[in-house]
Amino acid sequence: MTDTPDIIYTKVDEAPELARASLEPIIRAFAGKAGISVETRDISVAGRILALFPDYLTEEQRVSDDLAWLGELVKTPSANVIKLPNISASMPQLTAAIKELQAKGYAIPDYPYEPKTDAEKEARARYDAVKGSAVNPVLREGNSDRRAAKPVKQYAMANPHRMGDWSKDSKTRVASMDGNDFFANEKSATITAAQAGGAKIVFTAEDGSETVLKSGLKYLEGEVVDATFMSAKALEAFIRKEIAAVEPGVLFSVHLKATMMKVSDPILFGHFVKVYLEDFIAKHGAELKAMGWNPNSGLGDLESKIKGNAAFEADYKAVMDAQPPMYMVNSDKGITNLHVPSDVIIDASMPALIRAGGKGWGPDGKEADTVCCIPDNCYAGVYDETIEYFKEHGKLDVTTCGSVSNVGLMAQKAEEYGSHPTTFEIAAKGKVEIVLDSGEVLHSHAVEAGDIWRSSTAKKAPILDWIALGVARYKATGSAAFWLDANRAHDAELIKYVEPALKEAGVEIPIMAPREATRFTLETMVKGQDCVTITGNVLRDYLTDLFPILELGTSAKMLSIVKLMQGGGMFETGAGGTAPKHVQQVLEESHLRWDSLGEFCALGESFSFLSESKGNAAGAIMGKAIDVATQKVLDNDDSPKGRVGQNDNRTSHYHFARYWAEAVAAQTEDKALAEAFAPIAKALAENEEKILAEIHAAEGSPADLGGYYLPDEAKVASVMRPSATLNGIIG
Ligand SMILES: NC(=O)C1=CN([C@@H]2O[C@H](COP(=O)(O)OP(=O)(O)OC[C@H]3O[C@@H](n4cnc5c(N)ncnc54)[C@H](OP(=O)(O)O)[C@@H]3O)[C@@H](O)[C@H]2O)C=CC1
Ligand SMILES: O=C(O)CCC(=O)C(=O)O
Ligand SMILES: [Mg+2]
Repeated sequence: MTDTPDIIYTKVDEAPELARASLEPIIRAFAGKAGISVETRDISVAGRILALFPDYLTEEQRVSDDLAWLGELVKTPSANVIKLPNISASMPQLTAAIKELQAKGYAIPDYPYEPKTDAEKEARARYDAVKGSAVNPVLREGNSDRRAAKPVKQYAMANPHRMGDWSKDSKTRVASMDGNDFFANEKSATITAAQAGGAKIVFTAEDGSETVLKSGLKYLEGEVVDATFMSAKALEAFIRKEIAAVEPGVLFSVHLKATMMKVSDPILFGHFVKVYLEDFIAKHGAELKAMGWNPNSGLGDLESKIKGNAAFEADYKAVMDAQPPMYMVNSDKGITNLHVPSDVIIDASMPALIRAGGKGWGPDGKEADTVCCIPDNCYAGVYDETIEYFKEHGKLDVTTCGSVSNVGLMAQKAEEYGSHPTTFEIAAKGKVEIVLDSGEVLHSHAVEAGDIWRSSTAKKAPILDWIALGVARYKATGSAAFWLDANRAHDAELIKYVEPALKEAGVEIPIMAPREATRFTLETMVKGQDCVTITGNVLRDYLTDLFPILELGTSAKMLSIVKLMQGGGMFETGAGGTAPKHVQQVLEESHLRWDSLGEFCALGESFSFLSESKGNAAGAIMGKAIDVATQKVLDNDDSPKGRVGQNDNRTSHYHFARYWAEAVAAQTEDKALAEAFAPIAKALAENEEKILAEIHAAEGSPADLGGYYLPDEAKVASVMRPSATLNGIIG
C-alpha cells in the first residue's frame, strides 16, 4: 500500500451520495491547500456489481474493485477512511440495480434465481457477494466507539425534538417465542490450543447419509465458537398465536434485520408472510409457485405478480381484511410491514415506534398501539424493557437526560453479523454438527426440515481489544455496564474473558443481562448522567440507533469511530443508513434534507487522526477548525430542515465551508495556512446572500439525476452544486 492517499472518502448511494457530491469538492479543495490528499473509493451497489463482472464488460466499462482494495487498506496502519453509510442490498434492490445497469448498456447477466449451469452458479456467487451487508463486515477491522459529540448533545438538550406521550395502559408490547429459538438452543465453546485448526459443518440425515454444509473453517486458540438454531415449526406456531391474539384497534408487526442477517432473517420474514397469508396460500399455493413467487420476497412482489388477475386479487383482499391490521412502512403508498424484506429494519423501526410513544402507523394512515413480534429472545428483551419503562415513567425528558454511548465488539466479523457463510436452512430431519479436524464434535444439534441453523464466532484479539476500549470509555464517562447474560451460552464464554480483564485493570464495571442493563442505563440517563453500553455486535447496532433516536431525535448525528486493530482509523458517519426517502424528495422538489453532521464529526476526527498517526501538523489545525465549524453550524441552526425554502444539505455545506475557512484563517499556529484561507473566508462571507439565493433558486421543481443506482455524475453535480458563485470560490 505505497502512495496511499492521506484520507479516503467513500462514494456510496442514495442521500449520503448526493451529499458527497456537494461536500467532497469542498473537502478536497481545502485539504489540498493544507497539502493533504483526499481520494474517493467506490462502494456503491453499482460499483460493487461492476467490479465483480469485468469479463462481461468492455474495456471502458470496467472499474476497479475498490471494496477489495479498502479491505486490504484497513489491515494496515496507514488507513484513514471516512465511511459513509452504504446500501446493504436486499433482493429487490439488487435486481433493480442490475436492471438499471443492463439498460445503460452493461451486459451483465440477470440474477440467476435457480442456477443450473456452471456459468450461472458462478454469476450467482458473485451477485451474492454484493447482497446484504457486504461492505461493513469487510471494512470493520476494528471495534466500534459510537457517541454523540458534546455540542451535538448540548444542541439536542436546548432544542428538544418531538416525543410522543406514553400512556400507562398502552397496548404496545413486544412478543417473542416461548423457546426453541436461537437464544434457547445456543451452544458455545472457547477453542483450546489442542482444538485450534480446521473444522467443518456436517449435516447427517436420519438414514445416516452425510452432507458437508461447509468445509475449510479455521478456528484460532481463544476463539469463541457458537452454534444454534431456530425451530421453524415453533416459529410458525408463535406467529399464528400472536396474530390470533391481536386485540381490536391494535396493529400487528414484525421487526428483524433482513439486510444484516442476510441469510437467516429473510427466511424468518418469509414465515411471517406465509402464516399471515395462510388461507390465500392454501388456496393458490401451486399457481403462486408457478408464477415464481417466494414468500421470502414479500407482499410487494406478490401484489405485482397477481396484478390484473381479478380472482386472485379478490381472494388476497379478503384474506388481508380478515387478518389484524398491519403496521405500515408507508401508509400513503400502501406499503405494509410485510411488503419488502429490506424495509424490515429493527434498529430503525423499534426506536421510531418508541419515540412516538409506542405508536405505529396503520393502513388507515392513523397511529395505533402495536404488537411488535421479535421472535428470538437474544435481544428482544431490550425493547420490551424500554417499552415497559416508558409505560411506567412516561416519555423521556430530552432536555435533562444524560448521553448513552456504546463500545461494540465488531472487529473481524464478530458474532451473528459474521455468520452469513455458516447459516443454513435445513433440508430434512437429522443432526448438524461442527466437527474439528481431529474428529472431535464441538457442537451438535438435532434439527428438523426448515429449521434455521447458524454458527457465529468471535476471535480472542478483538475481544480483548473491546474490553480495553470499554474500560477506557468507562473511565472517561463514569458509568458503564457490560451487556452480557450469564444464562446465554455465548455470553457466558465472553464473561470468562471480561471478569479477569476487569480485575487486572482494577476497575469494577457491572456485567448485566440485556434486560437488566436496559433498565440500569435508562435509570442512569434519566438522572442526567452519561453511561456507556459495552455490548456485542448486534446490540452495538441496535443501541446506537435506539438511544440516539430517543435522545437526539436521530442517529444521523452520531460520531462513529472504528479504531482499526492494525493501527489505522475508520470514521463512519452517523449510525443510520442511506435515507432513501430523502432521495424521493430530491426527485420531486430538489430539496435534500440529509444532515451531514455525521460527516462533519467524522471529518474532524479523520484530520485529527492524521496528525496523530502521521505527525501531520496541518491535519491538527484543519481538524480543530472543523470542530469549530461544526459547533457554529449547530449554534446558528444552519442544519437542514424538511421543506423547500428552508436550509437544506447544500446550504448547510456552504455554512460549514465558510466557518471552516474562517477558523483556519483565524488560527495563529500556521501563518501561511491562515493566509491561504483568509481570502476564501472573506469571499464566502461577502457572497453569502448570493450563494444562498442561487441554491434556493434551484429548489421546488423535480430534479433529474440520470439514474438511481448509477446516476449521471454531471447531472448530480448540477443538482447538488447549483451555486456558480460558491463553486467559483471553492475553485
Ligand atoms: N452504516 C451503514 O452502512 C448502514 C446502512 N444502512 C442501509 O441504509 C438503507 C436505508 O436504511 P433505513 O433503515 O431506511 O435507515 P435510514 O437511517 O437510512 O433512514 C431512516 C430515517 O432516518 C432519518 N435519517 C437517517 N439519516 C439521516 C441524516 N443523515 N439526516 C437526516 N435524517 C436522517 C430519516 O428520517 P426522515 O425521513 O424522517 O427525515 C430516514 O428516513 C438500507 O439499504 C440499509 O441497508 C442502514 C443502517 C446503517
Ligand atoms: O451493514 C449494514 O447492513 C448495516 C449496519 C448498521 O446498521 C450499523 O452498523 O449500524
Ligand atoms: Mg444500525
